Amino acid sequence: MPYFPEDFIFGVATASYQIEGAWNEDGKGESIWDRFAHTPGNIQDGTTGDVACDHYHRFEEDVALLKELGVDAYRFSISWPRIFPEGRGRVNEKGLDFYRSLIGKLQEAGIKPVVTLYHWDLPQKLQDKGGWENQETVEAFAEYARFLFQSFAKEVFLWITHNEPWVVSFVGHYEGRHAPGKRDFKSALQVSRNLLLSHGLAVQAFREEKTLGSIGITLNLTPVHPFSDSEEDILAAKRCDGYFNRWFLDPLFKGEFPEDMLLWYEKKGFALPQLSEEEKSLIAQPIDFLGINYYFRRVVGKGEGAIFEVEFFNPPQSEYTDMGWEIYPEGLYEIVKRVSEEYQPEDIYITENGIALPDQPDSKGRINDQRRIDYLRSHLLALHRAVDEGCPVSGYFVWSLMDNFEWGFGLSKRFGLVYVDYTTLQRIKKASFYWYQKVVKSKRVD
Ligand SMILES: CO[C@H](O)c1c[n+]2c([nH]1)[C@H](O)[C@@H](O)[C@H](O)[C@H]2CO
Repeated sequence: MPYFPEDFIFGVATASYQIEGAWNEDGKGESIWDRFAHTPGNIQDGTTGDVACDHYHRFEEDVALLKELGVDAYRFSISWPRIFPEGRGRVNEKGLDFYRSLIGKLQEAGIKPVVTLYHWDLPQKLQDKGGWENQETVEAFAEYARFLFQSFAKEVFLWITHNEPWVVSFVGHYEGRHAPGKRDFKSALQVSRNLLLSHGLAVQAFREEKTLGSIGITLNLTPVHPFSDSEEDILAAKRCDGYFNRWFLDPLFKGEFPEDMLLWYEKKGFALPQLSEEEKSLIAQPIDFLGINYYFRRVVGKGEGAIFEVEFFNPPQSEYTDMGWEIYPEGLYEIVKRVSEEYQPEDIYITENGIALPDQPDSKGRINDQRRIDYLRSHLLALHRAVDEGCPVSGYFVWSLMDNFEWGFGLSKRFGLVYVDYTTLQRIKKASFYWYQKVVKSKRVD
């Protein structure tokens, strides 16, 4: 039976807009996700995060669930507009009090707080001035980060500057499926550059404030496999690896955007202004860990059209989740090995891994989500292999503690170890909750 190290951190993860609700309560400012979800047609099931899991009012009950689960750490995000309703300037004390109370309850329960500074809910007031395309947002983020480092200087175990800058840049500004819903590749490139600069300024502030804990960033990383061993499919896979993975890994760990991608974008008419030497060292300054969110791999071949000239394939022999994502546990081993060898991060945390299933209570009100147990087990065994081979992985967080608002899919996709009945807001522990409880307690995957 594979045992994880005694000091290995097992946790669960959530995000503010997806669980808190209270979208306009106690002085909170509007976020771009409030605006996006309130705009008809953007959310598949027509729901919003206005109430979500009502965690803002039920956080004590939810911390009790975390304590029962026995996790070592809990990853959550802070809602920027709950702290700075206009993005900068005036502080909303009631918003700050909420997080003070949450962190206090976690400490009482012996659970390490892991804070994501930005999990996509930008203050709408900043978006009204250009959002992440605008240098002002970069500066406002650094002020927001520094304020939080000062406010929680000793209580936080891990600080994550950004959750998935790739999604913020390309899903929010090119694909348009996420807030702010732009479809402009040039904007997406500019946003990716500004997110990296804002990350660098936040790390600088963290060091200057001498904040306790560790600081890093979370990237969504996916192994990319060519559909065939033809030269054009291999090149397509390399382009996709650049687009999905190396576009952020290279600047963060090598101080440069990947040359092949810069050339490809320039050929397609999207020249990105060069980073200055000062900007390169700001972005690539040392961080204490890399967070990796892993869910699936991608299989690609040469395709027509679109900027990348690729076609995606779903191997017919594989199993797929409720999101239509392939279940491919080996991909977690592959990406951890590759990142460890090619980028040598100080430390790695798997900050998200999980599966959406059409969970429903049975006649006795129980939820036997055996497929989620199988998914988590297979991915933990793959991760254990990488740890066993010496990769510097110190923790793993299941996405998610509870079912929540799944962005463009609304409330229709369930990732939780705990089921949420959205009519009563009752929490129901699934079979996977009890399975993971044993893993956390024993540090063993069986
Ligand atoms: C494409 O998978 C991404 O890595 C990814 C998956 N997920 C995420 N990123 C986000 O960080 C979460 O907010 C989502 O709720 C979660 C489940 O969809």
